[in-house]
Amino acid sequence: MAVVGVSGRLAGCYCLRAVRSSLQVPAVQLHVSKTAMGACQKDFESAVNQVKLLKKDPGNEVKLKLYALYKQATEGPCNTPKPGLFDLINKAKWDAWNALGNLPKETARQNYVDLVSGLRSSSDSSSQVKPEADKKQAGYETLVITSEDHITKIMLNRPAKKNALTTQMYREIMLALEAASKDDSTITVFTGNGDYYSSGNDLTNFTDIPPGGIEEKAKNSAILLRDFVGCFIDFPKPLVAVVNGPAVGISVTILGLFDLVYASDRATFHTPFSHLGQTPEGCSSYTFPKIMGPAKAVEMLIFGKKLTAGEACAQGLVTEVFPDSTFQKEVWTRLKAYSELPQNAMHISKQIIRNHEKEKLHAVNAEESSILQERWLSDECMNAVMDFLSRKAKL
Ligand SMILES: CCCCC/C=C/CC(=O)SCCNC(=O)CCNC(=O)[C@H](O)C(C)(C)COP(=O)(O)OP(=O)(O)OC[C@H]1O[C@@H](n2cnc3c(N)ncnc32)[C@H](O)[C@@H]1OP(=O)(O)O
Repeated sequence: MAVVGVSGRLAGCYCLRAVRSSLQVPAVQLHVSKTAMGACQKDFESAVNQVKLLKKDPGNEVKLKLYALYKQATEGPCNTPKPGLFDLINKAKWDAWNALGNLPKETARQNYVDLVSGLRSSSDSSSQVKPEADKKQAGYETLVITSEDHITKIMLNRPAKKNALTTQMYREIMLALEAASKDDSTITVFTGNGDYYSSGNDLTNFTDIPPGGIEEKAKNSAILLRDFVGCFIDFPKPLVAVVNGPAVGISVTILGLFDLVYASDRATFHTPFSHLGQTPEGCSSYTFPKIMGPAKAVEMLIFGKKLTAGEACAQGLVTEVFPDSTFQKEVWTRLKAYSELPQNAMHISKQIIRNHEKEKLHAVNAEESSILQERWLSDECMNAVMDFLSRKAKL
């Protein structure tokens, strides 16, 4: 919200060049004051110094964030009078600070440190031209993440298991989204490695039972599910799915939270929840009826009708379908062009569109997750999972 307020004014003003030069990082007066106390004081001081050494201008939006977090971390909530309407630069800075409300100083310090750390890694990685293999970000075992042409691509990387989503994968995706929200990319893309986009939840997730038994497992899974879907609800940049092949379960439902869905004509869309004794997630109980109308949503979510890419496009779940033979080329050409559009305008537009729905989406997500927690303990669900594991059943 804070960023929307500030950037909206920045984007709307005609003195952008003046704003830009006034917000040069050193001019933001990043001196550590004695009021910035607490556990991460050292990290904070070091982050303040690192900002001065950034090799790349992080852009106005980020500089305003840095300014606001610095002021909040050192002085607390905004305590100066609002600048006049035509004092555009100081007003943008004041707005940024004021928008942080009562954010505690410690949180502001931590957020500042996190923001700088994200800037450093993206600045380091973009400061030299790297060979293709080196563009891959380290630290992920189940995903391949690359950043190029202002696009961060998150590729599910378990092709031998049809990119079924393990617990580790849910966690890595959340981390990847968090990092992508802070990097200098303009759009973020999801895709799958191999012939599948994703076969949905890895059904062997249900076999790893903790000491607290299946109730604890169901509870932990519901929390993980809620947090996972929450990251998509809150993701601030345009999010694009490049659906390279069949998609099943949660990899389909979550598409309702994406901004663009491009599909190969080989892709299919399948949500066999009733077959698995389960119920919809990913906010699909709300987004699907809105996108395709209640009748078509029921066919998918209750009766498990599998859609072709063409059908999914006709029903509004997919933005556009491409022939598989030219899919990658056409889609990436399109996305590269989109990624050159002004970043702030795109992000603010996304926020405006999403903000109308955010509260509702979080409420739906919480409800779906809690219903699933019970479903996972039902005989219907356990039998379906056992059938799959004993290879009696396949979709
Ligand atoms: C934190 C918890 C959140 C929970 C959120 C809930 C989400 C709900 C859902 O997502 S429901 C959807 C669940 N998915 C499925 O039911 C799909 C099950 N898989 C299949 O039916 C088939 O594998 C297939 C149709 C996707 C593909 O069939 P195909 O014959 O082409 O390939 P294989 O079956 O031989 O698959 C290759 C190997 O991959 C393993 N695998 C595929 N999908 C999954 C999966 N979802 N879970 C676990 N394992 C999967 C498959 O077992 C093969 O492994 P193997 O080579 O070792 O035999």
